[in-house]
Amino acid sequence: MSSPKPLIQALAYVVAESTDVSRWRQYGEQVLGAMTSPAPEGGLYLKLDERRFRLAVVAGSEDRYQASGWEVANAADFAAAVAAIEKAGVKVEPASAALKAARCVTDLALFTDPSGNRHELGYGYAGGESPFVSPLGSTHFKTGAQGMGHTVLPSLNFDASLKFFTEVLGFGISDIFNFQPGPDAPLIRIYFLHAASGRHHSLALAEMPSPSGCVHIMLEVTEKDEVDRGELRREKHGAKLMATLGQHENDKMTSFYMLTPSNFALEYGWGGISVEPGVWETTHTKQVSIWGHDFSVGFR
Ligand SMILES: Cc1ccc(O)c(O)c1CC[C@@H]1C(=O)CC[C@]2(C)C(=O)CC[C@@H]12
Ligand SMILES: [Fe+2]
Repeated sequence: MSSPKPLIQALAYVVAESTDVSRWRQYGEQVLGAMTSPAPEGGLYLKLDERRFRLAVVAGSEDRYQASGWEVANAADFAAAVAAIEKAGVKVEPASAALKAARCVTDLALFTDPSGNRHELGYGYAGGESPFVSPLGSTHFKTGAQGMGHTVLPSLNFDASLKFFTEVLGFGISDIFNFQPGPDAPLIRIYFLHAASGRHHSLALAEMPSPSGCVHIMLEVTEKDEVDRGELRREKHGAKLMATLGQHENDKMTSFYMLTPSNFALEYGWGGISVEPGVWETTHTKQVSIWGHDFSVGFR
């Protein structure tokens, strides 16, 4: 049985670890069209909207994905979520004052999901608001209540991860995709999950390994032309293409995929649909895309 309502509002932010933060500054500004600013301890914030940041880069010894930052609506939901996670037998660690300040939240708790992915759960954004003006001029990101975008996490302990996110945290299942990579290859389950704010998926669980810690994240822009322009900027900048332009079957998103400086992929998209939690009936898509999205360019 699923919880009646998702406890989580949205994916507020993600955290990437980088051995060379200046690469993220260049990539963030010149390819993504994000604003950047220094973050505590030599890190970097990538700003996509009025918030201080939606992507936090931390300086470290590896180029990888570090954590997914989830947002609940208020103190009561925060307490309920922490209690539910602990009741499920997953350890919850309170964040230090320094980490809360770095993430610009009132309260923050840390946990690891059944497949080993790190998560941060917070409420009460406290980082102030200032206008977003893209260094490229034209780019605007679709964020707001629906959060930063989506993240797809390697979930090899698939059944336990699915149970955790749906039954403990109340994510709804928007779409189920049993991906067949080749004629004789075993099926890879990819489940697309929505939070309370109704982005088609804020989280997808993929039954595949991912050495960088994340299969991909997705950022959504408000104009279709911006996807094409993003692809031109990617090429000019020399960021590696992971999948060509295409349109997904399940959420109707038009996008392309490229590699980030932290070795995970980023889907740059437009036009994804929303779902109504509690009303939407789970779909079962049979294909990755309606057109395009040649993943063989990156995953060969
Ligand atoms: C199938 C799909 C629907 C909506 C999305 O936002 C989306 O990212 C996907 C693709 C998921 C998936 C992936 O990210 C890693 C590489 C995968 C497994 C492929 O090779 C095809 C589908 C891809
Ligand atoms: Fe995606």
